[in-house]
Amino acid sequence: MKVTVVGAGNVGATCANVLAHRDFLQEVVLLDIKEGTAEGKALDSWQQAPIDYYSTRISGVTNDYERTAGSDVVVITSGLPRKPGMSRDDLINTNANIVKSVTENISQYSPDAIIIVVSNPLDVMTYCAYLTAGKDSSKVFGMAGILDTARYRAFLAEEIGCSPKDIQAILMGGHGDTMVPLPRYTTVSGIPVTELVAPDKLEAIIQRTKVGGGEIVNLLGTSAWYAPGAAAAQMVEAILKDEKRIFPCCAWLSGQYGLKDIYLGVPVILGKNGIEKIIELQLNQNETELLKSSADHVKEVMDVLDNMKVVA
Ligand SMILES: NC(=O)c1ccc[n+]([C@@H]2O[C@H](COP(=O)([O-])OP(=O)(O)OC[C@H]3O[C@@H](n4cnc5c(N)ncnc54)[C@H](O)[C@@H]3O)[C@@H](O)[C@H]2O)c1
Ligand SMILES: O=C(O)C[C@H](O)C(=O)O
Repeated sequence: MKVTVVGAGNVGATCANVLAHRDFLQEVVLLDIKEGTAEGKALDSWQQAPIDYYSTRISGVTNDYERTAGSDVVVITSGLPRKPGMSRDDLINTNANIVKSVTENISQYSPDAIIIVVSNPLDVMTYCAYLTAGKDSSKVFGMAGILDTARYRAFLAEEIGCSPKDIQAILMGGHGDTMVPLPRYTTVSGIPVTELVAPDKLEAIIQRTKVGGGEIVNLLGTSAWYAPGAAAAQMVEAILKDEKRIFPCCAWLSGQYGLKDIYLGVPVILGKNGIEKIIELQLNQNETELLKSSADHVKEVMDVLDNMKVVA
């Protein structure tokens, strides 16, 4: 099995490195437009193999899409990250053109590949890749929900004083400050989270999760990469091992949750066919309203992309 990661920056290189460590792929190709970057990071990762005991062959190329031919999954991380003071939506002008041209190239050499988009603004860049690739939406989707849910789970584990492994949670909506963490669907080894965390503490954790990306941008001057890279790798693994894992992913909705023609974070089953099912939860009125307002925001940014006419 072969995976290409486009963009050998912070997120892409981390994703490729995590994939190599999982040791279930024959080949990972890292591609970047910047001369030498992908080659250098791939070589460094390959030299880690004898230390960490993996056999996955990881190599890097500068914009040579022929070397990505026949990939089963392609992860798109190419594009600018935001800086302090910016919103993810501010990246649309630059990143739409990058995501479009990358999708055209990977579609030429790996027409059957499943595409996972990571570049921001996530929901709209996934839409951009979908329009460009012209393939079924079950094969083009985005990574954000695993990351956002991981942040929520990490904060909860810290508050409760338990292992993050024991927090199960789901979070929906767009990958922005309107995302919708769902305490009603959050448990700690089967115990409802509301039995372990006081309402004011839970609300503070929800608010911190919504701006979790920005918290890291303010600390680093650029955005996160360890958790995002690992989250994208987890999606690749679920697909190529046909694990049927349930994750929140950015998926194309065609009537689910009363929403259509929009990419939005929802729980899905991931397997060898990509998104094999979108799970429809019975949301209450408040949750439905929050999801609708998140969808309204994503739709506005999708309209910006449509008006830019980047994708004919
Ligand atoms: N979905 C999420 O949850 C999530 C999480 C973290 C970051 N992101 C986004 O992922 C993207 C990458 O973040 P990063 O921190 O890795 O940035 P980075 O600047 O470290 O890396 C981006 C890489 O993309 C490359 N690139 C630019 N144009 C290219 C092209 N046309 N073809 C190939 N490569 C190209 C650059 O040379 C650079 O190496 C950003 O848009 C960021 O906002 C999304
Ligand atoms: O916050 C960002 O801009 C990057 C990413 O979307 C994140 O949530 O870490």
